[in-house]
Amino acid sequence: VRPLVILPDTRLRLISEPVGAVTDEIRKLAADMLETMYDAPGVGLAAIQIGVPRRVVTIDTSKDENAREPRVFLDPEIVWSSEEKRVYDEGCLSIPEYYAEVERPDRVRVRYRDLTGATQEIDADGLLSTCIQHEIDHLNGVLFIDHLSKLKRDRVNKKFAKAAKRGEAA
Ligand SMILES: O=C(O)C[C@@H](Cc1ccccc1)[C@H](O)SCc1ccccc1
Ligand SMILES: [Zn+2]
Repeated sequence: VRPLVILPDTRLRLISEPVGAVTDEIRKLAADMLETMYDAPGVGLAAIQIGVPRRVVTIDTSKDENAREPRVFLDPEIVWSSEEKRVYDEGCLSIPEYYAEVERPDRVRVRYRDLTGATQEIDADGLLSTCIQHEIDHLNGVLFIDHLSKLKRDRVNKKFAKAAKRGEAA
């Protein structure tokens, strides 16, 4: 399990680098991310959240502990998103214990490569759609609080900056 990068750490604002070839290093990174994600627990994780600025995302929206469905997305990109929007009460493992409603396209089509190097394309809706959009934001240095009003975002940034100065959990 790797330590999580927490706001106001500026690494969260980096643009992560494309993965390119699938190497043992990338497979090890994906394994570390899944282990960290399950331990958190979370339904999604972007590599930057464990301090690695590479375009790798792991997701598992299965509810059942015993029927895990780990997914690994390398260099994911949204190739289509629906006009219809959906509001979801989002959280973020890098912004602990803060939740807010975020509106995003209801459905998206995502192109990515899997760990075998094969290019895949999936249509996502529901929690998977919200989560993959949240994770791809992370790869571009965007946090869910960037979709909120400036007033709300300033409050969150102040809260976490203060907690970081006091050197304690938010
Ligand atoms: O920080 C992350 O990227 C993990 C996120 C993924 C996520 C965000 C918003 C909506 C869905 C997923 C979460 O902290 S994982 C915790 C969680 C679990 C179930 C539903 C929402 C959030
Ligand atoms: Zn997040």
